[in-house]
Amino acid sequence: MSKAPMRVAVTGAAGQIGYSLLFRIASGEMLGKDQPVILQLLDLPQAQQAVKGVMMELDDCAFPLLAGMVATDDPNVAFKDADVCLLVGARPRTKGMERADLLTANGAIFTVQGKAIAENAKEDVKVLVVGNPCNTNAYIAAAAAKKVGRTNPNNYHGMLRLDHNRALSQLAEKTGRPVSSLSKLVVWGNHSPTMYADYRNCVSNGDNVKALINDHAWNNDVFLPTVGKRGAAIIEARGLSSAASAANAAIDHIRDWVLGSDDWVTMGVPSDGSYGIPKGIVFGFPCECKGGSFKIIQGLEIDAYSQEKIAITLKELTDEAEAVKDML
Ligand SMILES: NC(=O)C1=CN([C@@H]2O[C@H](COP(=O)(O)OP(=O)(O)OC[C@H]3O[C@@H](n4cnc5c(N)ncnc54)[C@H](O)[C@@H]3O)[C@@H](O)[C@H]2O)C=CC1
Ligand SMILES: O=C([O-])CC(=O)C(=O)O
Repeated sequence: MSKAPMRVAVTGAAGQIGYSLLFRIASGEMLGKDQPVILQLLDLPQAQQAVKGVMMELDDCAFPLLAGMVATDDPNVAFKDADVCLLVGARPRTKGMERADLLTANGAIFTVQGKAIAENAKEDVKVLVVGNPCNTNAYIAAAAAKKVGRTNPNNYHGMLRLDHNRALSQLAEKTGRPVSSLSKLVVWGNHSPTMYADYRNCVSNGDNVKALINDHAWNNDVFLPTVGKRGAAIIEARGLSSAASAANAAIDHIRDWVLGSDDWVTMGVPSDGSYGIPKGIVFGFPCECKGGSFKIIQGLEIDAYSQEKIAITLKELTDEAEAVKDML
């Protein structure tokens, strides 16, 4: 007998990330090749016509796993009984803007949507915020959800997986090892240039990657800036912010959370106080996923250099939390 469909709400469905994301969800790449899905698509009233066009294309793919679609501009409808919510809809950054500039412009969206999710979605809903600044938007949504009290605020995540994947690619290129051989990478902190991609524990076929590279100057002056500023480099090159790679990262994050992962994965999750990060701050941590839940990996040694890097990205996040405190 086939499985009951899972309901996946996607906001910003008419946008460029939406266009890369929806077809892959409908083809089973996110929740499994035996898992039917119902797509619940939210966008602004002026984008409804474009959402209809995307739905026509989804129809034209005749995906066997696509069990239904809903288009709406009402968050209460979009999040009704949702198992998974992908909060993509927000204003993207354009040339010359830092992600922090989006804080107030986009923050307001997430108080409304966090509340609507908590009131309408399944109690064990899994929420991933992609719209920037995604850590603090997830923090705002989790705070709004906490007030309602039905859903688990720890299930409101920010997307650090794109940074994780970017770092993996850079390490594969530097070491000449395939991406598939690399494991135990983590990106700590904020999805911003302050993030700290940490390969001290990373291994490739039994070899420690830090020892293989053995180049502190490359780490500090090339690797970290390349990964941290990759979003801006894509905007510079494409004239638009990253979309297909962002959609791919969202699929990776949810797939691993729902179906489990053999390797460490970086997830932006509300801190439980681990590694001295204040409770509630949505921070990139090394996580493992099993049976539909995630756990922060404990006990990693933090050396002085890492401590300094983590403090910088934490400061940015606590400043963002301070800047939005009136929205909570
Ligand atoms: N966390 C990450 O790694 C990444 C995050 N992003 C962020 O993702 C977001 C979306 O990017 P794109 O798809 O390129 O933007 P886009 O401008 O192509 O699409 C955004 C869509 O969101 C819709 N929207 C705006 N406000 C909304 C609301 N209140 N409710 C529902 N829909 C709403 C717009 O009508 C539009 O259709 C941006 O904030 C961008 O900065 C982009 C890349 C990576
Ligand atoms: O840089 C941006 O504005 C889009 C983004 O988050 C990324 O590509 O990492």
